[in-house]
Amino acid sequence: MQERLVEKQNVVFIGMPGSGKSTLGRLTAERLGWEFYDTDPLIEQRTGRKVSEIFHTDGEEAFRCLETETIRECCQRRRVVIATGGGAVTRPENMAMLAATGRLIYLDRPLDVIAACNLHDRPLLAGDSRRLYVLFDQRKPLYEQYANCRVANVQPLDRVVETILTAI
Ligand SMILES: Nc1ncnc2c1ncn2[C@@H]1O[C@H](COP(=O)(O)OP(=O)(O)OP(=O)(O)O)[C@@H](O)[C@H]1O
Ligand SMILES: O=C(O)C1=C[C@@H](O)[C@@H](O)[C@H](O)C1
Ligand SMILES: [Mg+2]
Repeated sequence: MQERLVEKQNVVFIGMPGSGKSTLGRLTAERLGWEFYDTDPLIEQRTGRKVSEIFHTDGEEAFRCLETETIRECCQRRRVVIATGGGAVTRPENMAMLAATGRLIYLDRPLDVIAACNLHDRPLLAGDSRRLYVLFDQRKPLYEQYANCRVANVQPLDRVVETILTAI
């Protein structure tokens, strides 16, 4: 773990909405004693608006631009854990910045489990779990392409954190 983190410095979580990036990102940061940056809440703090409102009022492209700027700021840091939004992988420039300074962990959680959660505050899903499966088909190759390692989020959180700490 030490050698790989010395090379890359940050830990970055990618994965589908609801895959556990925020929850496991925070827990991993606590275990490492590092700061935690979560791009969706950071965008909300910066704009004073909800992500869903930005999508509905300004459109997805405007949100993606805010997301890229937020990722750029996070990537100025070192020895931090970063949770990205589920769609961050759709912009290659995001992934180039994150990969330059971070070890990328793809959190893979079964879609049926994610679909059983509340999806209403996720604008691209709009409460329709079928869209989750369509998005996953589009994004799975991207998550796999960019990840340094894949962690299956299929156990209790404390167990998954241990797996993550071993993987980094
Ligand atoms: N292994 C797990 N066991 C139990 N609950 C889990 C597990 N992983 C995630 N969860 C729960 O699933 C929900 C979604 O997780 P979380 O918000 O961390 O996902 P996310 O990837 O950050 O989603 P988004 O991309 O929408 O921000 C949370 O309520 C979280 O506590
Ligand atoms: O999957 C997506 O494209 C998104 C996921 C969320 O984390 C937010 O970043 C936003 O709702 C877009
Ligand atoms: Mg999150």
